[in-house]
Amino acid sequence: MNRPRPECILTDIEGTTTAIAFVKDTLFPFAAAALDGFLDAQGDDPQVAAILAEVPGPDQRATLRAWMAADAKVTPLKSLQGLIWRAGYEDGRLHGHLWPDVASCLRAWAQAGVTLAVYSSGSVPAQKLLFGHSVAGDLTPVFAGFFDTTVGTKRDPASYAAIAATLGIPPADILFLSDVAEELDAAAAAGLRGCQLVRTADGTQPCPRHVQAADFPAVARLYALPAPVAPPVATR
Ligand SMILES: CSCCC(=O)C(=O)COP(=O)(O)O
Ligand SMILES: [Mg+2]
Repeated sequence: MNRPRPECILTDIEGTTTAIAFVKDTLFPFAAAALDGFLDAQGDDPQVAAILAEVPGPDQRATLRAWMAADAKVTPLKSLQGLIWRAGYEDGRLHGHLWPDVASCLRAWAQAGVTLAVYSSGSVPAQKLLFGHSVAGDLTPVFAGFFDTTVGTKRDPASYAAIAATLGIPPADILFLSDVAEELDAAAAAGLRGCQLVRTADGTQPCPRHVQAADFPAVARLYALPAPVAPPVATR
């Protein structure tokens, strides 16, 4: 079934554009290993000190480590991780993973005039680093907006209403892409359309409440979006 083309596509990162394994097995351990050295060197920097002021408890490093262990989607941790990853991206130790189908579709959709935006629990600077230093080059120019948990959590409908208002686009004209059913539920409650990315390599559990797509070309087929022409297959 071909659905109307959305005016805007709002995409999640982990599990949608990017392998969960890259976030959990590369990004998170990188930040955990660098935490003490980073805080020793930069704990007095005003930006870092402002983040630490939001970390509760007598032992802030222990709180940060507990949050890391629990994969807590809390703004101070996400802000700090973004600052720690910056050095890794800038010196070439990190390259933002994107599934092979993602970059060409994003470029084709932006070229066709679809407004693209990101909504992730990762901080906005971390989002820009991942897409700016991605395995497919710098993709930041295709995006008109980046949103993180400073607008609210991803399971709260109010977050999606706030994003739609900021973009100036009616919620019904925005298609939200995510692997997580609860995030799609929240987006739907705010009036957005939604599609679950069910990436087999990530072991995503399909949710019958939502439209599903295996990859971005499948999203394109479902929503009358352009898809890049497949590279020619060699024959002889
Ligand atoms: C922006 S890259 C790091 C991703 C991250 O820290 C994270 O928590 C992923 O959350 P998402 O909302 O993209 O599933
Ligand atoms: Mg996700």
